[in-house]
Amino acid sequence: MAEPEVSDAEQELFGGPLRYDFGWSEHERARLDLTMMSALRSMPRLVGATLRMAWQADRRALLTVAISEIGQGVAAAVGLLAVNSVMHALLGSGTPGQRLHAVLPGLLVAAGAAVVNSGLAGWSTSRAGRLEPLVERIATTQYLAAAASVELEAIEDPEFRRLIDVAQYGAGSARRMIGACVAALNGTISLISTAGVLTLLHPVLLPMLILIAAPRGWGAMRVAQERYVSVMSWIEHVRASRLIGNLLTERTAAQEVRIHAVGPFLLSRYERMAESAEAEQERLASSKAVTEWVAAALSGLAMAATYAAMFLLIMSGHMSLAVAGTAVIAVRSGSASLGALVMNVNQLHEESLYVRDHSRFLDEAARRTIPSGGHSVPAQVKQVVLDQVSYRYPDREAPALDAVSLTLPMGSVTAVVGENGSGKSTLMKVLSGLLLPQSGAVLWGDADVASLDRTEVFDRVALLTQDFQRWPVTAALNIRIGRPTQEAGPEDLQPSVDYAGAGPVVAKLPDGLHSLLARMFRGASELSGGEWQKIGLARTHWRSSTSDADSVLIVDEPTSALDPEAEIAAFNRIRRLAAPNRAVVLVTHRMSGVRHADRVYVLHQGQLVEHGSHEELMATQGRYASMFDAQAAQYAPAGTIPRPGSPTVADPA
Ligand SMILES: Nc1ncnc2c1ncn2[C@@H]1O[C@H](COP(=O)(O)OP(=O)(O)OP(=O)(O)O)[C@@H](O)[C@H]1O
Repeated sequence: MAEPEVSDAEQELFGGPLRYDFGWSEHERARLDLTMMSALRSMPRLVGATLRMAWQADRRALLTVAISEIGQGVAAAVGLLAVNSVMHALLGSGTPGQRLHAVLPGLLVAAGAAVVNSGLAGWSTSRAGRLEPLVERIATTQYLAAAASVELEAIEDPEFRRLIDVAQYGAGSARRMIGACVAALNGTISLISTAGVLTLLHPVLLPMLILIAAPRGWGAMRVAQERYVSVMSWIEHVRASRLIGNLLTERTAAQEVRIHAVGPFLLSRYERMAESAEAEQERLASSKAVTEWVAAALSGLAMAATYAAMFLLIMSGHMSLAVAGTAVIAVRSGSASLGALVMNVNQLHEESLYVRDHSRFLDEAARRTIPSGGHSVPAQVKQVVLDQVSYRYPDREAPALDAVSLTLPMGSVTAVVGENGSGKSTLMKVLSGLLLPQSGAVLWGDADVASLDRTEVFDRVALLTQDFQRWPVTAALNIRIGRPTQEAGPEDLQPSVDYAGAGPVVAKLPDGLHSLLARMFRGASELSGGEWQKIGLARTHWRSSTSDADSVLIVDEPTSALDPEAEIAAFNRIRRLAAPNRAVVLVTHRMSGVRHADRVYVLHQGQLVEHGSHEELMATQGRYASMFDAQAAQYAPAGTIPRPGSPTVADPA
């Protein structure tokens, strides 16, 4: 299989072909396997898996489909036999009147069989139509439930992310497999019945039928295979074009697209990439035409040979004219059934690649699901302790946390500071139970998190991060979603709104707390970054205020988008959240917010290098003091701030 040529536009933009690190490429190994034999070999297993899902969805509908498909096969056979009796009567002896009279019963049976056949086909279609969405729903629900319940470590593992990505196509494929299964079953049954009737008429007719249908089957298989291979090898190219298209329409890129004239530049590259994709489509269409022409020619030859054989049989007295007439009809319908069957098996095979990914994902997700059960978290714990905790990300050499110990007493504010990449966010994930330490322990009172019911641990943690989720729902639900199981009206949420200083934000909204906060929907409102942070703070307050048990509140860079006044107010509010039953942990680069913490821990390359109160740490003149002084210097009176040195690289401007 030839790799698609890299267009000059791709070379210029991406330095070569853009290969997504996504699950589609998982099929690269499978595509060469898309042959007639492998399709047939995997049939029983695939059909079995899909039917099991359909059985789980609605067994009555499934039985109905099976019965009506078998019924159609029987009706088709009866119809053919009736046609045979009509032929015999027409071509038999007697006056024209007698022969017409003799034709009648056969005609009536053939008409009856046709009516029954179409009735059963309609019945089958309606029941299969019910099964399809049910199967898709089951597969989608399985997929979503599995994805939402795995450990965070799995979500952050690139291999698993690839699997999540590719498995999403499984549900749609499972749906389409129902239709393909029904069509394949229909094709098989009508083929069996036609083959049975043909064998009854004359034994030589069955091999002839196979000879007629085989080239068409080969043609269908070859066209499908070529199309599939083309789609798979061009998928990266298509995605690259789509990426450029998205960049041109995205809101975030809109300013540079206009001011830097990126628009016309990208558009011309888009057109050049589209041209090379069109050439591939043209090649595919020509190849399809040739394949179909060869298949039709071979099939025509086989058909001619069949008619010649029938002619010889009639002439030698081994076949009556009536049987020959029926055989012509049977051969035509049989070859159509066989051709369709090959296409359906082929489609089943294509879809099965995705269904297989779906089931591989479910197996892997089950292995990595957060375990349920465990001991209850004690209501009063006095403190949460990290004892010699180490954690290393699976794809990293160096540990993100290296033997870190710290104590978070209830009622206190603890700050964690450190340069970028020092391990602060990882520490918060371990503290909240999202990641389990590879060595050391997180203790709630005396109980190790590893032995506790993780759902209960999560219930005791509240999180306010810089990139907290901005849910595309109403303002009220954006606050209530801090504890979504708790029903609450606007008046219940008001204390949280007031606490966060979000009153003016809500007042500005067209419909108050009932306003929808999602720009992509008509009539919805959008908030600024700072306004969103106030909503986030209200959510945190709501979560904290709905539980009396000892808990931990993790606040990670909460004021990055706030103006100076709002920032001071926010730090004061966060301090107030440290209640007798709550330990607040603050992660921030804003040293002004840190100085009032009861205790400050300094992380450096995954290790705790200093800890103490602000005053103690300033006195030791270590890493903390230099970070604090560097920031304080920014606010020193003019003239005392060191001027930046002259640029080391000559600026041509
Ligand atoms: N999901 C991940 N997979 C692999 N490595 C990670 C992952 N998240 C973080 N790291 C690495 O772990 C180290 C600690 O990262 P972490 O995000 O905890 O630092 P941080 O102190 O929060 O940084 P910042 O101040 O920039 O937010 C870094 O070297 C980072 O590259």
